[in-house]
Amino acid sequence: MKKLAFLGPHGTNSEEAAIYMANLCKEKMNLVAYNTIQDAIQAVAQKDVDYCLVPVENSIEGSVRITLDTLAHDVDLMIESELIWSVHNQLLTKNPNAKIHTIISHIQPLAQCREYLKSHYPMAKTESVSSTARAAEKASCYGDGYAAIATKTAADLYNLQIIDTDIQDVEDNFTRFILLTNKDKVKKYQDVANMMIICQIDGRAGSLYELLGDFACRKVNMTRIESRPARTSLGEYIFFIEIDANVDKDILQEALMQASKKCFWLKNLGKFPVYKASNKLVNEIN
Ligand SMILES: O=C(O)C(=O)C[C@]1(C(=O)O)C=C[C@@H](O)C=C1
Repeated sequence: MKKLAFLGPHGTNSEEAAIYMANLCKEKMNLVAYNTIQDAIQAVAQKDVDYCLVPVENSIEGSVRITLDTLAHDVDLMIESELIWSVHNQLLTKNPNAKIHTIISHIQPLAQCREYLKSHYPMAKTESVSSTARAAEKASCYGDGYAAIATKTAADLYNLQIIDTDIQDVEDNFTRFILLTNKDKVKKYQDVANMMIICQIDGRAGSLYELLGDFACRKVNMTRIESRPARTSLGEYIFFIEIDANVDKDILQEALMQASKKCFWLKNLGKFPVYKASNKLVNEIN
């Protein structure tokens, strides 16, 4: 049976999304929990597992930097598909009658609920841990006065009560998850919606403009660009570029070839379909 890694322990958003993804793949998969996102990605690179499903971007808080940095610097993996997952943050505690003084969660949900926490628990301390389920586990173990922002599943698993639901600052809260695998295993799809590349260019005036021009002049739509430190020197950056891959494949290939000539290096993470958790291809929905 194939193995799919996710950020654990049991009860994370990642696990719920991984269960959904395993069903989408119509394959029986063994889901394996890892302590960090980095460990889950490395498990694929080291071929301990076949896939991992990791968060890459949230609609409120933006990039999951550890995913981007690991993809750029530490591994050479491909994206097989993407899943857009609706995230519902619940406030959980062991004893609803005790005054809450500490709220524990993963940094992403703590940020997704910043305004709520400021207005409802202005005096409470926040503590960030490796995942929402880990936060629930801790809140359960510490008891009175501790709360966790986590999933409904985590409330059941760690014996906590839900004292408030959907506490994120914006009701619609989506996280994009990507399914990563090794180059020799990646499936090729006909219907692709997205493509991701990572590259480094020189710091000359106009070099980014010229690179983007290779896509613009062919009417290839760039949907996202993000820079992160190149880790070579202060002020040197790498770029994560996402492209609407639903275009003529020869035009896309030509744009990529021309763009790659302008880069020190360019990593192509592939073209892939994007699913919404309603189980439909995004290009079919729109
Ligand atoms: O802690 C979890 O439950 C996770 O699955 C991680 C994670 C993240 O890293 O963004 C995943 C989705 C949500 O945005 C919140 C947290």
